Amino acid sequence: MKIQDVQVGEIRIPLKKPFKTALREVSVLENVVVKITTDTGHIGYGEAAITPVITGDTMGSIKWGILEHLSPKIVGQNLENFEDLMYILDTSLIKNTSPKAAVDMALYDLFGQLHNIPVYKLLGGYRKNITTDITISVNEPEEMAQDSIVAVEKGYETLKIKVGKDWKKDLIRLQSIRDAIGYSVNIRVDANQGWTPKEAVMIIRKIEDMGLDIELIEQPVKAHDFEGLKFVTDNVYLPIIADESCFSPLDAVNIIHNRIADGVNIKLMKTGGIHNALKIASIAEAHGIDCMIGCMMESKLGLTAACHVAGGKKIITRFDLDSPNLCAEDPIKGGANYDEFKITLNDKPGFGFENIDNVIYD
Ligand SMILES: C[C@H](N)C(=O)N[C@H](CCC(=O)O)C(=O)O
Ligand SMILES: [Mg+2]
Repeated sequence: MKIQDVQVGEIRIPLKKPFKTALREVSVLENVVVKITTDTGHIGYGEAAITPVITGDTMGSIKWGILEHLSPKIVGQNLENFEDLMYILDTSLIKNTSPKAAVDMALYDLFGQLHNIPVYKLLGGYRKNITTDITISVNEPEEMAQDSIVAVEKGYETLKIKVGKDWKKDLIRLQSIRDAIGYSVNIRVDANQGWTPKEAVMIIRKIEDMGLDIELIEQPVKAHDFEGLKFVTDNVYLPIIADESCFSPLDAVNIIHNRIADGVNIKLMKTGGIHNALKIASIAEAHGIDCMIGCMMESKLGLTAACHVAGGKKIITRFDLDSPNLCAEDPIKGGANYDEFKITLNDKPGFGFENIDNVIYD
């Protein structure tokens, strides 16, 4: 099975409501889709999310990276030499994790088809049912409390609450949500780099003292501030999870080994795809700590790949794989089945996509 052609296109999906974090606000998902065709007529699909405030990757840089730097190196290569392909991908372009992730996904999709096996089984086949949380955007406390009630009514057992805009209001936000939904639902908090290290320690200690029963705090401080992140981790009881601070397997070694955070959130858009995501899972496993897997604002295309990683690995125990549920439409036929918080992987070869509508290829 030889790679014959690499195409890129754009996917555009309106969101149910604007997605708001301490870093950005977006109301339409606009991402890049990659379609790789082989000489045997097989097709592999991947997606790159446009999240410049986190990855630095833009629509233009993603397309250029794929078409000008990755495609020329992989066209003509044989899927049988999968390990070689992964090395080519890793070494053809530094950084640019989103375009690499899209190509890596499409290659895994094809590798599964080559061996007639779903990708999650290739990766270990630990589970085919996954329960995701849902994200509550940062808004006024009353609106967040209302959004939380709606999510709980839909059956979500874990909410991921976005904060990091104004620390005094963040405490009111969390208290309002707890008052609205009670204590039977799990709450995790994501500050998306919104606090200084000292602020973070003060706020998290208040959260602890208020008895808000929070599971963990994701990325309290700036992505580059490893010392600040460690300061927070060392000075609070709640688990601190590195998200924007952890892109590569080497980041994971540094963060986990030096206890800069208590855990890491793996995202394919940060690792450059499945190949490096698996290394991070193994690093965590070697240190005896569980991992979280998350996503950017991706359609069900990219999320199917993340779900297969989640399905393959026992060490991944926390799932923030909710972006398809934040979209107003699902143009992806086949792939993982999303029924709100319940995600089920299908057992078709690769990722099991049938048809990707709404993509205009360049
Ligand atoms: C969508 C997911 N639940 C999420 O919250 N991801 C964010 C970043 C996504 C973005 O800005 O596109 C995160 O975990 O920080
Ligand atoms: Mg996060």
